[in-house]
Amino acid sequence: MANARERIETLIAEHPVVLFMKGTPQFPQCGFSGQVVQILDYLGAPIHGVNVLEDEEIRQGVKEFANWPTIPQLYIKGEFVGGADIAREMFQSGELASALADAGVDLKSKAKV
Ligand SMILES: N[C@@H](CCC(=O)N[C@@H](CS)C(=O)NCC(=O)O)C(=O)O
Ligand code: FES
Repeated sequence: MANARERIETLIAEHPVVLFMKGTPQFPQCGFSGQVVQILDYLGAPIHGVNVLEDEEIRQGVKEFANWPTIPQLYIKGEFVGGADIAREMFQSGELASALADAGVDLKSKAKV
């Protein structure tokens, strides 16, 4: 998994918000992935989606990398946040908005009104 690890490290270093997901932000192909996209869209966060359905090496690699068995997987500024349940809980408590703001993620004005 050395190659997968390097690719994952590069992705999470280069993009402030990375969502390893099934499908794309425009066309999620699983409800769990779709939920996280909806939350991030609502908050106005830019999403770099990585479609694991098109990349088996990444699909398995991210599970090993974060020691987390499922997709979706959300990273903010290179830090693993969690999957759909955690994203939803953090959204509801306001922690996700804070985490994005603290990380300096450029949120669209929609999220601030
Ligand atoms: N409770 C999980 C739901 C995600 C989940 O169960 N994902 C499954 C079905 S999409 C998964 O990734 N299975 C392994 C795989 O498809 O590689 C979360 O909070 O993210
Ligand atoms: S693809 Fe079936 S639950 Fe995600």
